[in-house]
Amino acid sequence: MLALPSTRLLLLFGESLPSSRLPNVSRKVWGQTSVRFVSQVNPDNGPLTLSSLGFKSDFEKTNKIKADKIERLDVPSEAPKSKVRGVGSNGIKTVNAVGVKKSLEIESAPFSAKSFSELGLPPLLLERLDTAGFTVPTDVQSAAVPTILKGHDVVIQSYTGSGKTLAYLLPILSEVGPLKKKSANGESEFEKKKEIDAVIVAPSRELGMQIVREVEKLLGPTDKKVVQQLVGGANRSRQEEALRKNKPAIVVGTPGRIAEISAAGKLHTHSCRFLVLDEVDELLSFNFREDMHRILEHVGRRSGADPRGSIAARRTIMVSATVPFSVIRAARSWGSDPLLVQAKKVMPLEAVSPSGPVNILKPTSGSDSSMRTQAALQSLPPALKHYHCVAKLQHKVDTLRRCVHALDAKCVIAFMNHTKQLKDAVFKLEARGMVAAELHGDLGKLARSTTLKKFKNGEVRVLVTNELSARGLDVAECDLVVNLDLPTDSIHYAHRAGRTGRLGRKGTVVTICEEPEVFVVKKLQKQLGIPIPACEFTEGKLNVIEED
Ligand SMILES: Nc1ncnc2c1ncn2[C@@H]1O[C@H](COP(=O)(O)OP(=O)(O)OP(=O)(O)O)[C@@H](O)[C@H]1O
Repeated sequence: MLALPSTRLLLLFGESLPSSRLPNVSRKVWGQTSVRFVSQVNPDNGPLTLSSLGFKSDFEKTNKIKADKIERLDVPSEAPKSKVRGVGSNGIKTVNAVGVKKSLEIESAPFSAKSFSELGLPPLLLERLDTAGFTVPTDVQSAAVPTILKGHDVVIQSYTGSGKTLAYLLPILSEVGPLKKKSANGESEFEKKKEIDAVIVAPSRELGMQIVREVEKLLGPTDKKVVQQLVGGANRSRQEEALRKNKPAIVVGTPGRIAEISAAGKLHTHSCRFLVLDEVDELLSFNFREDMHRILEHVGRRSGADPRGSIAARRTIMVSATVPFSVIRAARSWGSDPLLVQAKKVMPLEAVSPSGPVNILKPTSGSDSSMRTQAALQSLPPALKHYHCVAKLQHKVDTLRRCVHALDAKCVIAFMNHTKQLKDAVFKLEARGMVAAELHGDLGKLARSTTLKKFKNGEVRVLVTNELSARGLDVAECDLVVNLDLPTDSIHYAHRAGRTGRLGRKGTVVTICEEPEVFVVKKLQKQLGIPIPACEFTEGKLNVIEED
């Protein structure tokens, strides 16, 4: 019986989750498309407001401040609201882009028609949400919170930037720590104990730290020690000392560090009630195999107890914008009556089959890669605009610079695949007067967090990075994502693209590629089911090239 989870794990890893690659780039030249017409695009795609969602309920007023904040982020005040040919007041010509929606449609905004108070959260947590500025739940939060509170194991799938973190944090904080529900006798009986109540696992330090900050925001300054970070790269003995001294109820960390401290006997998780795997498809990839094995075996397990019973006692919450069928299969075997939670849909995982009626997971041809593609389609914020631009290798960085100027982008993430080229790109951008910084795994923890802080503050305009930043990184102001190198597949495209356009904000994704790589973009376009028209950056404008 003890070997059961391992067997399950191996089954899952056998499916080689995220590594399907697009075909290698051939030397075939994409010469069929003629440049017939060049149109110019305003990077405005309309504001997100609660009234734009058609909400007229009581809580609309209380949410106005928040909505206004989002609206201000969305639309430069001088930007014209309608798209007509001609020059806007900001000097940008404004015509409809090829295949781009005219305005933000209702379904592209993630806010739910419910208020947080309808979700069954305890009063203190509701107060803290309000103080932290969270007034309306998103769709996925409205679906996930009551479902988890009812005790179900869940897989949460919803597009990037739709608020999945709070979707699992709120039910945890309802039952764990100082904000939790009062017991039957009216007492809030939070007391420090030796065991951990919730373990949250994330694939990168940055994402782990981000989750910690989100928890701390709700806990407030006096209770922030209820959560402890256990990320790699930081001083391990200090983390162990903090665990001993503070006796946190929640730990958030990377698989390696959690497994290491657990193996050293310094992390007591046997009676843990929640295990969250954030970016689950990444966590269950080969890279994390051994550490995840340990975590899945030890978290929520009580020594001497029937292993099946202890697995049922732990609620397992798996989260990602991209959920391939292999994750569904794993979740079924680990959970008890697990459910799939999406923004507007909750269904038993048992009902999900590769050829069943669930659109995101239903393969068109039965192959695993087509399943991944369907998942990628639902992982993209609907309001994002996508373009590609052809440039010679040696001109890519200059094209990036012109792209940033043409879109007047303030906060840009540029993705590359190799560290050396990434450093060169930063050097070239800086030499041309654009404030840029590098972020990749070769940097130490301090350098990484300093760079990220500067980027979030607006001190750095272009962050040149690699896959490290593709998952989960939340920088609300990011208005442009550029692929200076192609992503390996549509799943990776979706996670990179999802760094912009968060929570219904506007965002643009530009893939700069060489001519022989255009067919890969065409393939991505087809797999993701989105238009990625060609564009150029001339005279300080983004010009869309219409295809015949
Ligand atoms: N109800 C809400 N009201 C306002 N802001 C919210 C709400 N829920 C979440 N947010 C904010 O929205 C941003 C995106 O949320 P989050 O990072 O949880 O998205 P995600 O779906 O996990 O994205 P990804 O798939 O990229 O990890 C965060 O800055 C978060 O604080």
